[in-house]
Amino acid sequence: MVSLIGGVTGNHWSMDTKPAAVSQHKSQGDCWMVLHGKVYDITSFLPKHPGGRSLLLQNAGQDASRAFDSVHPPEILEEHLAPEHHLGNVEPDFQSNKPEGDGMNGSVPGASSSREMSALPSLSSMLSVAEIESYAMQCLSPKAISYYVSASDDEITKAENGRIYRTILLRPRVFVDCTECSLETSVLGNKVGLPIYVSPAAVARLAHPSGEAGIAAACAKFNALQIISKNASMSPSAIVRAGKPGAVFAWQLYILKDIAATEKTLAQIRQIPEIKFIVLTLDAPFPGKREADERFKMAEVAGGAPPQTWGTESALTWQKTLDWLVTQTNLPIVLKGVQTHEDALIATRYPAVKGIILSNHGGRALDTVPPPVQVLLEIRKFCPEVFAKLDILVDGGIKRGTDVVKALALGAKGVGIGRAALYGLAVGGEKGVARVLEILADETITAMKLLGVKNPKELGLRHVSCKPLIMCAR
Ligand SMILES: Cc1cc2nc3c(=O)[nH]c(=O)nc-3n(C[C@H](O)[C@H](O)[C@H](O)COP(=O)(O)O)c2cc1C
Repeated sequence: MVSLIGGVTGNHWSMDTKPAAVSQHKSQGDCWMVLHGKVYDITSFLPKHPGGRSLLLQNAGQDASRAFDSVHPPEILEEHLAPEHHLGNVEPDFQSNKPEGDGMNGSVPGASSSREMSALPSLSSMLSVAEIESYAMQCLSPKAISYYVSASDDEITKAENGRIYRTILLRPRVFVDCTECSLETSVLGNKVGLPIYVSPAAVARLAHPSGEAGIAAACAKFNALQIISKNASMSPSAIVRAGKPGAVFAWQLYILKDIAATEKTLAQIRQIPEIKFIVLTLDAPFPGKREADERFKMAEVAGGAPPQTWGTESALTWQKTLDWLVTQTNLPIVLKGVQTHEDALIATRYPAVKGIILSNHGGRALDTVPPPVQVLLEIRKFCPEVFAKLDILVDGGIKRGTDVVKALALGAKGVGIGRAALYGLAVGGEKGVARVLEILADETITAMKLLGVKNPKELGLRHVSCKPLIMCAR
């Protein structure tokens, strides 16, 4: 990061006030930063930054646009900084560290570079999600690897999410004409081309400069649903623009302690008709203990990173929160991070809630919780009426078409991929994500044909054998 020494112009200085150089304001008690040609006083925001104040102080007194762009959309400034924090604008030649390109192809600190990507074999020669993951490890930065791959504590839940699919066996039927087989289905009444969707995942631009827009463009090719993260590194409107035509979106919400900021964002979402439902994430009221990520941050911030501020509201409750949310949106609500059959049943009592996502955040929240598939089995056993009332989606550990087929056979309407999409993005931007979706779609259709099933809606309990799981759900 280059230190800035130019002058400042803007509304907040009178003509006879000689502005001090931005680079002089870089302490905890007096902190300025240049972002996209504008100078901000971020002193009061330092203790509120979810990534910790040290990361901001590292970039204090400088043009931090590139570092900022790799993790945040520009709109987030308005969400968190009042107009009076904008001190003025820098002279054009002052922006020594502005972002390159149009954001789709420009370089982003920490993202895979085109040089690293060109050293990889062709995407068409990558045959499985696991193979794409291994190539992603070659081209992602250490920062991105520690953030994307990590899970909480001993990563038991993360491992179990994938392992459980290996314990479920399939039951193919013979003499079924499956010449014609389709993956089309619907999620909350929205027609989609695949029963596979991309789960919300923060800061996709760490994987590739095209970020969430690259994911959107890939999803559009398959008419697949993309759930946009509240912590996306691009604005929801920019992501949605990249998906046209034919793309279906949902938007994931974290309710922040700063409720006014949350309401402001929800108002922006109301202006985007392509967003068909709101996904409220509930499994992370506090951050999980992801040691790989913490270790990286300790190395990045000299002297060790202080504990993070977690901006997410931890005082959410069924009635109060859902009563508030329906005043902010007319869209259907989906609750993400449901981890017990009891909560699945309670969700059916709230008319605005039209779906749930059984998820443990890819093992990134509480460790040693059961995989979503086991919760699906609990629901089948203890409150099967939930299936008739809500669309149930699941995510976590999906790497094969047979995993998709098993989750659908157990009652899921759709199956989300989190890391797999990020790894695809790392190895090939939009084309890499499209390759991940293509592999999973082809594998799913192959599995369905071999099972004797013509479309996702035909899949049912009779297609799986999972006695041991049903025992453990008792
Ligand atoms: C790097 C990363 C960032 C994530 N960010 C979010 C997020 O912002 N909001 C959210 O609801 N879930 C988030 N998740 C969880 C995913 O939506 C999803 O539940 C999980 O990745 C599924 O597991 P999988 O990675 O094994 O497919 C994130 C997951 C990862 C790996």
